[in-house]
Amino acid sequence: MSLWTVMYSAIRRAHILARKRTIVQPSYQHAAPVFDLQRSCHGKLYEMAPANSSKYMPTAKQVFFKSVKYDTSTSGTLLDWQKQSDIDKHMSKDPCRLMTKEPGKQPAEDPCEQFKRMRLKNDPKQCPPSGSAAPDGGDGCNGKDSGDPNKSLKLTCLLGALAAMVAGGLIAWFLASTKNDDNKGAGGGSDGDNNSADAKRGVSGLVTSPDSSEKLPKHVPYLIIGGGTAAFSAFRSIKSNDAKAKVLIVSNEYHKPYMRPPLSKELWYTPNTNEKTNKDYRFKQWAGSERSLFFEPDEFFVDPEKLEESVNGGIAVAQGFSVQKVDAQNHTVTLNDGYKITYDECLIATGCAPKNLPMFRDAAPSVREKVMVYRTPDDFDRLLRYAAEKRSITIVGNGFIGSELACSLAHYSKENDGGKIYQVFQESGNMSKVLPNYLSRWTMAKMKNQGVCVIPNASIKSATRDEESLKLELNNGMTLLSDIVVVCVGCSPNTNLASPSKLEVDRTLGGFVVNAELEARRNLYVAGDASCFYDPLLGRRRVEHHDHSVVSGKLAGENMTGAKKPYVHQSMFWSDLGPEIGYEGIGLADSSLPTVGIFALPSATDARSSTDNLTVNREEDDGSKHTIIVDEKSNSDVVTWDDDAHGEQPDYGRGVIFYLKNEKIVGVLMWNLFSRVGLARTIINQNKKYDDLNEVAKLFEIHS
Ligand SMILES: Cc1cc2nc3c(=O)[nH]c(=O)nc-3n(C[C@H](O)[C@H](O)[C@H](O)COP(=O)(O)OP(=O)(O)OC[C@H]3O[C@@H](n4cnc5c(N)ncnc54)[C@H](O)[C@@H]3O)c2cc1C
Repeated sequence: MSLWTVMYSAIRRAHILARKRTIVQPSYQHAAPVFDLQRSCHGKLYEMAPANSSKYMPTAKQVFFKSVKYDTSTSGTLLDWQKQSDIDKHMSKDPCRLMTKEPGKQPAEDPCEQFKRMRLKNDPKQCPPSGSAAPDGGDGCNGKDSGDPNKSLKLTCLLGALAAMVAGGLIAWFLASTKNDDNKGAGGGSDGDNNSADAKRGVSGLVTSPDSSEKLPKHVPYLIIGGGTAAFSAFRSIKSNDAKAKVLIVSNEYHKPYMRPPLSKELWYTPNTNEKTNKDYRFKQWAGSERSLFFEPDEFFVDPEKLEESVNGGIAVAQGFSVQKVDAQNHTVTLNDGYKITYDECLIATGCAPKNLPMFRDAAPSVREKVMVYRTPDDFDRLLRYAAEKRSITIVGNGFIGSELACSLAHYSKENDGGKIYQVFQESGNMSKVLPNYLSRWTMAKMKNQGVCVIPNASIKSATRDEESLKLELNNGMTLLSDIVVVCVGCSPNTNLASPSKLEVDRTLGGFVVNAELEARRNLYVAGDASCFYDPLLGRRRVEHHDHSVVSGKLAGENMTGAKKPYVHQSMFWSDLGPEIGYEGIGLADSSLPTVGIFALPSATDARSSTDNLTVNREEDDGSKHTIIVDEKSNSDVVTWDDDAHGEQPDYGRGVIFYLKNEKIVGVLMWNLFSRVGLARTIINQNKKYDDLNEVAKLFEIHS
């Protein structure tokens, strides 16, 4: 295993141990100083009270196993069933509290309306809500005919104004589309027109390194397309098998290789995060130590112009260039400016690019400039600026990045007395593609508890611009005023290269089709998010996770140096949603599969008081089937319950969820349960039917 992989694993492990300690130990405040950061971010729950006050110092048991009761007597949305748990009362105010609809009572005023009113009060230039305001704050508000007799003068003025507006619009369009394409490019997006993106980059002042492709070597033994995690992992692996290897990375980003996970998590929890002073993107790891987002400092890399003559080899990064075509037959890549480089071995590690929604992509420039996607340090900088200015931010999407970011922003906002954080999505709960419905809704309640105003079952019908912000009309009748919208609706593999290079893309999953050795063609490999590989156990797959990019990059690197090994490793993934939720998963964690979730309650007494020991096998509207089991600490019997029938459900504090296909375990999710990935991997690899999943769950020691 390479040094940085070991390092990252150690970091992750430290994080896990720190988290485990914080979560499991009630008296975490006595934890060693190494867990200080853990305390300040994950331990935020406890900051409500002075250090040695017992009044508001809930034990871990109280925090993690307190039952949240949902009122299922009224139907429908989050607003109907989200009632404040005791935890809420102690910890934070409900960010959507004003929207809560008590049975029999009129709903209180929508906070968005309040917000809107405040805005209008503060900004007399804006149109009245019912008026026919021009969305971009133009003449719509004040443009009534004044009855001026000097019509020709007025006409001249009008024409002049019109011409100015058209010219202004064109300039704004040009700038906005430049920004947009930069975003795409920087986000790894090769789905745009690379040539025009490059031309616009030139205009916006981003310079390539080296300044001309002519300065790049004409031939390299190892060439890697893309400068992300898989690329860097491959370099490490090549280097450990071929000590003097000369590796050239061609990246369309303007950064050296870096890791992405802290962008939506740790960076937001690092005190004094300031883009001006933090150009290295240093962040505090959960375990307390500090590091940079970049895998290695600049000095680690060889100047691309000097790679050929470097006696000991090394890695050089050509920044700001994109590869447009690979000629696998002739071992040649062509860059966006037509420059050609030949190689002995080549790896495609182009990752994926965040998707946008058509309604934003096709919107007017004034709207588009208030909409962003999120994948790069530049995106972080931009969002941080908004957050620091206490702006209101709307996240669209309920997946990993959207949910993590919403939590992190809510945390940042709380710490800095910042703006409102909304999360809008069509589904009924957070992370619904991964979490069974009951857990997804539970998680949503926790997110709300952390200060995110979560708006489920909603989509954005229209977005218009007023002077300062975007007015978002939702299909549920709500209106949000937001200073920026962050679209987090998944990403698409960067496969633009495929067609000119005559490489196959998987029609269903996307990504370059590769064999088990990660080869698309001879001497041409694909790793990371962009690869669609054959998993001998679970079939053809494409995985968008850090560990997969590390492991597949490593294997590709080995194979590029002659190993010819198949990819059989089950990679893992993880996510952290604020202080109370962290999980790790492996295999097919797909909520449309039948699941069995086994959760720990701390004692029989707690279980009985909160659940009445009943039922449950659930069948969701989408047809997916989920069994929920509460395993009491006594271990004697297993209790289940029906939350629909009893209007109650327990606190899914900690547990394990098995995902089943043909009755075999194909995926495992460890919920607030860490350091068990190896065990889960072994179970999946056994590829067999288990008669009693409770017995399997016992191996996970969910009570420890
Ligand atoms: C904010 C965020 C948080 C995340 N958190 C987690 C997490 O907690 N856990 C987890 O498991 N995973 C997480 N992920 C996912 C993980 O980071 C990715 O799976 C991983 O980065 C993929 O690595 P990659 O090398 O395949 O692609 P990337 O890291 O995307 O790198 C691909 C590179 O190729 C470049 N490129 C694309 N096309 C071309 C071209 N034609 N020519 C030259 N260069 C090109 C791109 O610009 C990019 O630099 C997160 C992702 C994001 C964005």
